[in-house]
Amino acid sequence: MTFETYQELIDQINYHMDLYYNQDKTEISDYEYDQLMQQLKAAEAEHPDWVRPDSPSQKIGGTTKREAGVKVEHNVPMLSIEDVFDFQSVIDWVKKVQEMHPDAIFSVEQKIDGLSMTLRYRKGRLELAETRGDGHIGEDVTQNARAIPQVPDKLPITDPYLELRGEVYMTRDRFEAYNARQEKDEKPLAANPRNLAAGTLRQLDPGITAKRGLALFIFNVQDGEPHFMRSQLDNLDRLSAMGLPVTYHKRADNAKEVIAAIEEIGKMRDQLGYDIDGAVVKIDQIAYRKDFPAGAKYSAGHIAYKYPPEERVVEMDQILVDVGRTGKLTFTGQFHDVKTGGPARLCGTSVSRATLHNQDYIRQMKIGIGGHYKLFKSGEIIPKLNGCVKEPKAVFKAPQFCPVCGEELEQEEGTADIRCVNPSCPAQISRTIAYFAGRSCMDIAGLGQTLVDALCQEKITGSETFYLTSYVDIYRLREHRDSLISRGILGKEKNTDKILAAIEDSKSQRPTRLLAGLGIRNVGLSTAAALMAVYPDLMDLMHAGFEDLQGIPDIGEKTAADIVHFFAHEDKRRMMADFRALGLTMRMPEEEKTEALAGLTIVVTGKLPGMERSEAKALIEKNGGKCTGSVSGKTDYLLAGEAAGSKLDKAKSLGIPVIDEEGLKALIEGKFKRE
Ligand SMILES: NC(=O)c1ccc[n+]([C@@H]2O[C@H](COP(=O)([O-])OP(=O)(O)OC[C@H]3O[C@@H](n4cnc5c(N)ncnc54)[C@H](O)[C@@H]3O)[C@@H](O)[C@H]2O)c1
Ligand SMILES: [Zn+2]
Repeated sequence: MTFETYQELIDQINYHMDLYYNQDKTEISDYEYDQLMQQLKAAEAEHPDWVRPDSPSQKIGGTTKREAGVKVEHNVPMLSIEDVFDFQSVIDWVKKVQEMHPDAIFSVEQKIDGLSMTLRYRKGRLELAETRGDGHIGEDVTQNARAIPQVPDKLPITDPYLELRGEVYMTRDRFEAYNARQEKDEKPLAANPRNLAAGTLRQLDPGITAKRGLALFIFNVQDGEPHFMRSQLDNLDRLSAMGLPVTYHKRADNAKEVIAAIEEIGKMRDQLGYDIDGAVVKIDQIAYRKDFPAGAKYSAGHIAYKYPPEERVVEMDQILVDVGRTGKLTFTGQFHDVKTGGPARLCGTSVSRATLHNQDYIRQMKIGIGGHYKLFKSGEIIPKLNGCVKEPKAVFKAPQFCPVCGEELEQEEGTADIRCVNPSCPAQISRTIAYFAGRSCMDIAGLGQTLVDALCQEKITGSETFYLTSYVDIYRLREHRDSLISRGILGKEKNTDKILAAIEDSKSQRPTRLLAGLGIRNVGLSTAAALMAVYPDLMDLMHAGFEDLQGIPDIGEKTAADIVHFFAHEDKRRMMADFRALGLTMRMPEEEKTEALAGLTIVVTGKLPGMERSEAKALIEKNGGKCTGSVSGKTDYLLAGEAAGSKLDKAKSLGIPVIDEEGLKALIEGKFKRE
């Protein structure tokens, strides 16, 4: 590995650490993350002079957030555990320990996949609950901890001081119930129980913690009277006798028993109501642990065995064919778990479907009814098939005719995609309308795919036409209020009025959203923003020529051609005129030019909550500031949104002030003092 690749690896790991520990999110699976860490450690073992104090191999967890509660310094550091990935490493470690201490025994425990919390008890009373943070400073989450039923306020002891450490987690049932509620409310879903548990413990309102439901397993005594500082197994027994929920554990006297216990815990994995990500092996005799240090980041006398990623074998029951928004055929496999007969349980969720992509994939993977396939979750989020283990009698063949409108399908040249090109195919109409009304475009609350489907299928009372045949019809729905209510298509009177009001409200959305909603190929929100920075009025954009469009920064030849092609149609021009006549905002609001940011150089990074990056850049330039692409000593501010990666790290290391969207606005309005 070169020094450059090493540094890139550090950036990559830091990016995932920040997501995981600070934002309670993940983009890659733990397995993939662990492999990056292994690469890093191997490189550092080979080149010890490369290691910087801020390398991920030296850092514990994340940083503390002020929003999640005041910072507290830990009495005993909350460390990580050194990972091992094969049995031989476990055996070697156990033998090394018993060579020095022949009477050493071990506690083999479930490694619960949640987040660590320390509880301080004084005279048996709960005094403080804290998260791990960076291992030395964490967040005070006492109020939220009290909302966890298994955290006792009072213990049946009078010891002057007892400090416990445990894992806060969410059961799979609670997690699924949460996601079902989110789905119903059309809100974002949580990726896995760990992320949701972490987000829940670290937010401010204990009412939310109580409602979502967290649980706890205690796994260590961190500090206390001498009788608590001798044996791990005794401690767990004693805590259990006090009514505390202690983590599942087994005593093991030698390497063979340690491996047997790890295997036993591994077999329990699917049946548990919660996720585990490994087994922890600890020396039982606490006094011996200091003889087996593992570096500043890791607990002495502990190792963690990581199980290989979860995988199930499923049998294909059905292949569902659907037509997407652009007419593209999509294939979804529906299956059951060969072992249990029900949905496959993977990483804490039930899975019975996975996308089959396209014909090429189906052919390569030998997909067909009755075939058996390995299933895993990529990034613990998206279910994916991973190889055929028993071939079906026949590989699935895509239909020749559109399953919705019956027209002959076309094979798209140069790709494996099949499309329905019938412009009036009902499947495409209802999907394009739902996309237009959806969150990333006009954002009309309550008007989801199901209602749009209904409105596309039902004819207006006393008429020959449907409620919805195009985007424009959305804004004419209010003319049919009475017939909608009497037929209950949008619900009763109250809900109908609510949706009609949301439709009216959407008329004042920024025109970039309207443009992105039209479904012009390659024109999403950020392209729309780039276009409207030059053509602030949609009616002008509609008449722009190919040459003009191609001259706009970020607009390629293909996109320019698609735009011209789209607006060349007479019916598209009529639609735009209708939008204007119905009162939709077609012109970008005037933003005054100022000199508020004159002389300042600002770098924009990450995903901003309220605007596209290109809009932020335009705003900065409009106010006399300068935007550059990379952080350096000349940068005055970093405007950072969500998932800001290496630029944020760099700004922090150079001491450059970091602001958010609000900060930028304050700066423009002169409310923010310049440094
Ligand atoms: N997917 C990602 O992007 C990503 C990013 C960062 C970290 N991670 C994952 O996080 C983990 C590493 O981070 P870490 O340092 O937080 O954990 P770790 O693997 O070092 O393990 C230590 C933690 O295990 C927990 N634990 C659960 N049961 C325990 C028991 N019985 N005894 C002792 N401890 C127990 C404790 O909270 C403790 O903090 C890895 O699993 C890694 O894959 C994933
Ligand atoms: Zn069709």
